[in-house]
Formats: sequence, structure tokens, C-alpha cells
Amino acid sequence: MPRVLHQLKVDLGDRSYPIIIGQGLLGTSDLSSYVAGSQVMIVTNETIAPLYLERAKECFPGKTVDSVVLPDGERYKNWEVLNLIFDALLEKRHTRKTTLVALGGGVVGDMTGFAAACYQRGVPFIQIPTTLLSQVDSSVGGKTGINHPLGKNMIGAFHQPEAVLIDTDSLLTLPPREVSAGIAEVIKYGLIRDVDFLAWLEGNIDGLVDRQPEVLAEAIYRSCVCKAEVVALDEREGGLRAILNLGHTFGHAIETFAGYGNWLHGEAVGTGMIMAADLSEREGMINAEQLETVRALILRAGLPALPPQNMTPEDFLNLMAVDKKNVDGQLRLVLLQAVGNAVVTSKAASGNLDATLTHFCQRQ
Ligand SMILES: NC(=O)c1ccc[n+]([C@@H]2O[C@H](COP(=O)([O-])OP(=O)(O)OC[C@H]3O[C@@H](n4cnc5c(N)ncnc54)[C@H](O)[C@@H]3O)[C@@H](O)[C@H]2O)c1
Ligand SMILES: O=C(O)C(=O)C[C@@H](O)[C@H](O)[C@H](O)COP(=O)(O)O
Ligand SMILES: [Zn+2]
Repeated sequence: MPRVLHQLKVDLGDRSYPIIIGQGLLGTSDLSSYVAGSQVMIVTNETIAPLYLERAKECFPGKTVDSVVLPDGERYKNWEVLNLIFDALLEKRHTRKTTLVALGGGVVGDMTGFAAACYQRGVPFIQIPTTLLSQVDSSVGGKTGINHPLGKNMIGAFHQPEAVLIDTDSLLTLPPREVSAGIAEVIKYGLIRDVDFLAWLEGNIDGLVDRQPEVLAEAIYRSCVCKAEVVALDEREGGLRAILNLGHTFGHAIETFAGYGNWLHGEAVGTGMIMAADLSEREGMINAEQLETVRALILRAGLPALPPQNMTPEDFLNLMAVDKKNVDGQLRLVLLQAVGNAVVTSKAASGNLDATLTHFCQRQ
């Protein structure tokens, strides 16, 4: 039996949209009311298509539904593969009235959203996220884009979806490593803005790893509430929204260094959050016990706590120099001034940053 468990709104005035969270929703929900025209193009990948494409088509009764299936992997989040979406749209004569649908994880979501932002100067899109990470983070907030060999998510656009449909049942087919990657972004919300959620996570992290349905639904809901609040306050990252980047300055450097393949985004963010906490401790912003709280939670989620073995402090500094948060060549980092309270700062002492990088690269 399909069950809607939670519904919330991302409040952006006339561009507001719902996030619908529940069980058994894929194939049973009618999303046609979010489609202005008569045509839909579902974008998915070769892993997800056999699992969920037919059911996703059922969500658009009365519409003409086409689909395009992309290769699977972060390394395909690039221009060449983005073009496959445009090829399919043009070959099938799709117009400005077409709605794109992202069926998949964050890679499919980011690419579909970017294609929607660009196709014929902008068409609407809907998010149907199927990984934990995409359900708690990437499907909400309208950041879309692709990677460049020299930097993560370097080419993109802000483009908000019309609706987000989250079916927690789709997580049952997800590999365990991908569940852990998603938990990294869940922990992030507790660390940046919600100390009560962090306490809840400390008590429920094992249930989350085990995919207990009620624990999953609660974690997804509370994560989406946090993300929706931050996005509503600062849609285009003029200030506050940058806290959603906790661990990402280090994490994106790891992903780029690893060539967008061996390290999952969530894994890199997990390690990056420990590194950010370590630097926060060196800066006197949190104490050793709080640093250990962060590290322990990341480890309990099954995430790595150290960067790639062959990565040096120089590698980090070179890659972090192209981070989108930087201003006038100055590195800006998200640090913790308490567990549950993040701040964006360019004031971290370079000696402390060097000490953090050396510490982690020597694998102590
Ligand atoms: N736009 C944003 O705000 C935002 C936020 C966080 C992350 N991201 C981006 O999201 C990407 C990471 O997303 P991700 O972690 O979802 O990775 P992903 O999209 O690569 O999906 C992970 C893997 O799981 C497979 N998969 C997806 N759903 C499945 C299911 N239900 N059952 C079985 N397999 C399934 C995928 O095919 C893939 O192999 C990164 O590119 C990251 O930069 C964007
Ligand atoms: O939505 C946001 O804002 C985020 O920063 C969420 C992050 O988890 C996500 O990885 C995002 O894609 C990072 O954006 P970027 O602009 O730093 O590449
Ligand atoms: Zn992220």
C-alpha cells in the first residue's frame, strides 16, 4: 500500500515546490499536475532503468513519456554525457513545454537539472531521487551541474525543480556503500544546524545503516526540513547556504584528485567533515571531545576517516584553490564553532590548515 509519510514545502515564493516522502510511491503517485505540457522526458541511467523506469512512467498518466538512459557513474557527469540528453530531446522533437524528470541519484539529478536549465533556454523538471544521498540532499535546492577535470561541479546553474518525489522503498536495492555515502550528508545537517538531530542520529545511526524503514523516513524528513530552510533563506548561496558545504572543500579536492571514480561523493564529504572538525579544534572553536564525536559518528556510518594514501598537503592546497567559495584568491572554509553550529570563514590560520593537512596526509 502506498503511504505518504511526510510532505513539506521549499518556500521560494512563486517557485515554491513540494517534497513528498513516503513508501510505495513510485508507480502509484500521479505527478501529472506538475507537468505543464503534454510531454515528459525521463532521464535515468543503465543501473536504475531496469529497476524503476517502467514504474516511473506510470507516474505521468495522460502524458507522452520518452526516456534517455545514460551510462552510470560520477565520471560521466561531464559535457559529453550531458549532450546525450540534448540529443534525445532534439531527436524526439521536444519543445519548451517538455518537462524533464530525473530518475536516479545525485549524478542523474545534477545533470538532468542542468539540462533542464539549458534546453531551449530553460524547461521545467521534476526530481525522483533513488539514492539516500539524493533524497536527503541533491534533489532539493536547485544546484545543478557537471564536473570539470580541474574541479568538481564547476559548470552549472541554479534551477529549481517543480516537485520532489521520494520513495524510501527504492533504497532497498541500494548497495550498502551508497547508503553510508548518503549518511554522510545526513550527519552534515546535524553538525551545521541541528544539535537535536545530531543527538537523535547518535542513537539511531545503526538503524540507519541497517535501513530500518521508520529510521530512514525520519532521517530523510529531518534532512529535507533543514535543507529546505537553508535554501529558502539563501537560494543562491550569497551567505548562509555555504554551510551546506561543510566538509566539501576537502571532500571535493579528494574527489577531483581521485578522478571522480574511486571515492564516492559522500565518502569524500565524510572524511572532509572530520578534517574540517580537526581544523576547527586547532582554531580553538571546538574541543577534542567534540572532534571525537564527529569522527566517531562518521566511522559508525561506515565511512572512511582518512584521505587517499598518496594525496599530499600540496595536492589539497592546489585543488582547494579552485573552490567556488573562495573570494579574491582567499580560501573560505566551513568550520564548526560548536557541534550543531557551522560558520563560513576565511580567517583560519594557514599554520593550522597546514597542520591539519599534514596530520591527515601522514595518516596519523
Ligand atoms: N545538487 C546538490 O545539491 C548536490 C548535493 C549533494 C551531492 N550532489 C552530487 O550528487 C552526486 C552523488 O550522488 P549519489 O550519491 O546519489 O551518487 P550516484 O548518482 O552516482 O548514485 C550512486 C550509485 O547508485 C546507483 N543507484 C541509484 N539509485 C539506486 C537504487 N535505488 N538501487 C540501486 N542502485 C541505485 C547509481 O546508478 C550509482 O551507481 C555527486 O555528483 C554530487 O556532487 C549534488
Ligand atoms: O545545496 C548546497 O548548497 C550544497 O552545498 C549541498 C552539497 O551537499 C552538494 O554537494 C553541492 O553540490 C555542493 O555544491 P558546490 O557548489 O560546492 O559544488
Ligand atoms: Zn554534498
